[in-house]
Amino acid sequence: MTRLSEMMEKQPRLLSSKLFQRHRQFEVVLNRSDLAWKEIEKSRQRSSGISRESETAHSHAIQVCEIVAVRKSEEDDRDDTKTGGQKKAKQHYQLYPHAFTVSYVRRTGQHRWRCSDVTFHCANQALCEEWIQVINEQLSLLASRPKSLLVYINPYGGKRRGKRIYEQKVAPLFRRASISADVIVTERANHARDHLKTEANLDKYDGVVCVGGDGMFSEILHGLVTRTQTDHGVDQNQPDAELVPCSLRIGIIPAGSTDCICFATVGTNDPVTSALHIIVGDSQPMDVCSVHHNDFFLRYSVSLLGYGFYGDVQTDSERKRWLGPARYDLSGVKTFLSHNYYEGTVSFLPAEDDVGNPRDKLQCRSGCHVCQHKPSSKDKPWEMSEEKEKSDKESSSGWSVIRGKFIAINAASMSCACPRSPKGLSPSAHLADGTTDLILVRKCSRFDFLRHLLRHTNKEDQFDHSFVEVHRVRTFRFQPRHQVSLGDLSETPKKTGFGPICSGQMTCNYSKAQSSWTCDGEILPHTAIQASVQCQLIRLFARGIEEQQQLQ
Ligand SMILES: CCCCCCCCCCCCC/C=C/[C@@H](O)[C@H](COP(=O)(O)O)NC(=O)CCCCC
Ligand SMILES: Nc1ncnc2c1ncn2[C@@H]1O[C@H](COP(=O)(O)OP(=O)(O)O)[C@@H](O)[C@H]1O
Ligand SMILES: [Ca+2]
Repeated sequence: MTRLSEMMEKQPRLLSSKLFQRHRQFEVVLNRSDLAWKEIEKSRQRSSGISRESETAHSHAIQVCEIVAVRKSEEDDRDDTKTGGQKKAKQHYQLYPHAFTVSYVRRTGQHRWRCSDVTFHCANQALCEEWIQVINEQLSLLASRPKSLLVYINPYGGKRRGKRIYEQKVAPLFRRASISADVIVTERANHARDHLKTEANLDKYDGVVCVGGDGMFSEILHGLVTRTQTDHGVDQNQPDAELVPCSLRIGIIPAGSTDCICFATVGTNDPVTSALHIIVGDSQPMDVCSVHHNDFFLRYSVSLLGYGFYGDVQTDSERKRWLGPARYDLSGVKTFLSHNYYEGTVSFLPAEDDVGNPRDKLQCRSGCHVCQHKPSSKDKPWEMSEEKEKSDKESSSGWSVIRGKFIAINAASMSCACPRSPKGLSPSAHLADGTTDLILVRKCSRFDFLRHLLRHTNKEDQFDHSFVEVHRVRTFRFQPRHQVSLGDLSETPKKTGFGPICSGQMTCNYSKAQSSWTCDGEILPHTAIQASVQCQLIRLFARGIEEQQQLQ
């Protein structure tokens, strides 16, 4: 085939026809980017006695990249069957019996997407078939769309509705879009992670989908990242190893308790919306924070790495799993009343000014310009050798060191927005800038901490307190003041100086020597950690939160 004919082959064919929706006639045009239809109204100009066609304001357009599928219309797609078969419509369908239906993405507000249908009729079967063929040709040129997916469902996540959500809301959409899916319903914790790590034949798929919460996403993340590093001979135990980005994208169908990763990348926790983002082949790069204890790899985090308050909430809530998502409310109140603080040293390497700062009010949105620039390994001055880092860190190397008593230490690699906290723990954090926002909440009164927590749920600035500081960093370390063995963790109470609120054996009025780190909802086995952000290590089937959209 010559180059010219090859190019001609790839050029999408364009179409323009007069087609009908019920008894209304439309000029329907398919160009390279849009499918548009505009009503043509027959208006009789009485003065001249001639009939002429004029265009009215009834016009619509959808982007080709947001078309889900096109099909020959079935009886069900016809308006006369839906409306009880009005006589006029029936007659009309006898005149124009051939029809095709286009399914497309419609925005319904609050970042939700729905799949809508529009059906066009014509008298000519060949024309109808040509429309279907040409639209399908255009869809087949959209190379980022997945054709084959590997789906893992956690049947016990959230309110235990994962399987039903997938079968009733997601699978029909995948079928409509001609996406094939191999589905695995997990039988134990870490089933999905282990399957991805060693068994799954990943060459067969264009992406991996998890149906569940942040914990389930974390399994997929660990399975895919570990598999990729193993395949490329990269040792994850080396804290400064340059990790290889994963080639497969990950889709999240929210069916968990918090679903923060879905909410912060899509703007809503809605299975249909997420399925449509997968179908249209969206791609959102994401930072991944790798966490080590000495030279031992612990876990990866994409959302919240939290010590103190959120670590304690997570530890306590695990014992109440049977309560479902409500476990977090109960454990949140209990942990708040305990009012523990923890001593330790935080050292961090601040990010450069060009990635903004956590208080700049520049929220990460779809097409975010801060996240467009992915630093290459040449311009990464923060990546020093381990030895040099250690020797330099308290001198003039740029490392900052803070010792103190903290109620919470939170590293948010993205905003961590979720329904409980609609703007998140760090509202201006970015999904793919290679940094994490390190939030230090120092020992303060219960009342002050409550004021800070309440600001996670409203529009006020949660960093505008004397006891809170926030830094945008690329890497940080934490060393607890008291190194205790895991068996001692609930011992050694220490006076905090605040009055008792509860009685009995609870830890109120005292602080334990150490808390635990929660890492995207999983508890880490060590408290002394170092964490480094790996810029854009993975990609999701998402596009970031869209700016307020025009509704259709
Ligand atoms: C007095 C009112 C206080 C209200 C504070 C509410 C603040 C909530 C912020 C939540 C940030 C969540 C960050 C994401 C964490 C998830 O990874 C984790 C696990 O999710 P999942 O696997 O889906 O269960 N969820 C949590 O840690 C929940 C924290 C809730 C704390 C109340
Ligand atoms: N079949 C299973 N049985 C028990 N636990 C599972 C199973 N599949 C996954 N898990 C684990 O369940 C935990 C919670 O899952 P997740 O989907 O995040 O729900 P939630 O948001 O309610 O915490 C995760 O740690 C995951 O590893
Ligand atoms: Ca980030």
